[in-house]
Formats: sequence, structure tokens, C-alpha cells
Amino acid sequence: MKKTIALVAHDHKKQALLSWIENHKSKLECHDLVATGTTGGLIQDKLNLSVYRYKSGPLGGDQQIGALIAENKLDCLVFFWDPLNPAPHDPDVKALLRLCSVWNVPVACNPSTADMLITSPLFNDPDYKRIQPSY
Ligand SMILES: O=C(CO)COP(=O)(O)O
Repeated sequence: MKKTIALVAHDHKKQALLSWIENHKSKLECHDLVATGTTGGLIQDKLNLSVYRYKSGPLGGDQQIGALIAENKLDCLVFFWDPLNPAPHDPDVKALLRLCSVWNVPVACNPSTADMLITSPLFNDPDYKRIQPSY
């Protein structure tokens, strides 16, 4: 079943995300991909993958992806955030990760977790229904 997958990385993690995407390109191209602005541009240019680009993270892109979660329009987030450098939009980063917890959206913040997520049998199991919390 086609999913909507968001791909986001901070600057020092962009190369790691591009490598991860390249490793899983055949799986990822079956889905609808969205990304924050700069990350999405790199995915298009370097990997020739079609991806819908929201604004750059510091300009509101994280919040736009958060809005997808709040509207139940996102199935999975791969977000390689940078634990070693401060981001001017850190509140937006936290808010995005928080919404994944609020709505039980699978989120991978490093390549090994992302490997496990995308290769999980549950990822393509049509019978697996993610529990949607009812508040
Ligand atoms: O800052 C980001 C996520 O917090 C990513 O934004 P860019 O993809 O525009 O660099």
C-alpha cells in the first residue's frame, strides 16, 4: 500500500540521509515522498527521486510536516536531526518529534532505526493498522 513518507535531515546529517535513501531507493520510490526544502532539493538533484518539497526547516518546513501528522496524512517520518549542533528552530524540531509521539507515527532518527523501519514486514503489511490514539 502506498504511504506518504517524510524525509528530513539537518545539514550535518544530509549526507547520511542521502546514503540511506540511495540504499533503499527501490523501496522508497513506490511511495509518496515529501521533504523539507533543502533536503528535498538534494534528494531530487542527487538521487533523481520525485519528492514534494515543503519550506526549508528554519522557515517553517518542520511545522508543515507536523501539520500533515495532525491531519493524519503522514505514515512515516525519517528525520536525521543533529544532536551536536544547535538549530535556530529547535522548538519546531521538538514540536515535530512530539507530534510523532502524540499520533503514534513511526519515526526514525538515525540510519539503523530507519533500516529496521523500512525493512520491517509490518511496513508493507496491509493488515497492520497503526493505532490512532483517540483523545
Ligand atoms: O532544518 C531542517 C529540519 O529541522 C531541515 O530543513 P532543510 O531540509 O531545508 O535543510
